[in-house]
Amino acid sequence: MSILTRQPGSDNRQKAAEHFSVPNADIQLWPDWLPRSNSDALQQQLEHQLRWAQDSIMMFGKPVKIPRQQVWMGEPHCQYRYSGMTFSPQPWHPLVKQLTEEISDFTGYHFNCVLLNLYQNGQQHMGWHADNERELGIDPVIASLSLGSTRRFELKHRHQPWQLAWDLPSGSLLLMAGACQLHWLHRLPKQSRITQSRVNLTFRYIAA
Ligand SMILES: O=C(O)CCC(=O)C(=O)O
Ligand SMILES: [Fe+2]
Repeated sequence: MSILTRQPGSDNRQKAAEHFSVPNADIQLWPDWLPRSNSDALQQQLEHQLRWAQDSIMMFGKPVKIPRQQVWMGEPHCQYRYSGMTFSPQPWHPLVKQLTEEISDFTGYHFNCVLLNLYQNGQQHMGWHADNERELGIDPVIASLSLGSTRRFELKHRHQPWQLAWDLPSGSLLLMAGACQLHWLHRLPKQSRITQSRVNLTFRYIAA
């Protein structure tokens, strides 16, 4: 039985989803997919046990450090290329593997790799982007689990003046599906007043 995500007598399958009918995207949010005590414990373990790195990406031909730390993890074939860099996956940490299986099971979408991000405080962030790398295929489905301090998550349409935002609490699960990555960009903006850390896991699928 799962040590972290399923408590005796509770089943996170029963939890209510908030379904957003957003043009050109299919977005679902389970604000309390994990109970708070579990998500906080999980954050502590991942923060302390993983090999986090503040990697660099190429910008205008120069390497620039990303404003957060990350770990790329998954099946051995899951090479991941973005912003001019190629990342080979770290082998599964048992908790991350377990979460991947549970989230695949829960959502009905298969995931085999995970990008983990560690934001030490509200200064650390992620800029506008879409998770549309070629290896993710057409209309990739991305599941995003948030642990730790609540941070704002924003979406903006590429061609319309439409913007959406959610505050993602610890233990929330967000699913981006449909043509979301084709038509929308997303980001995690700076929130300077936040002093506590947050770990986020985005579950993805890369075909062998
Ligand atoms: O930290 C977040 O909530 C966003 C992460 C994200 O967009 C990504 O890993 O691609
Ligand atoms: Fe993303």
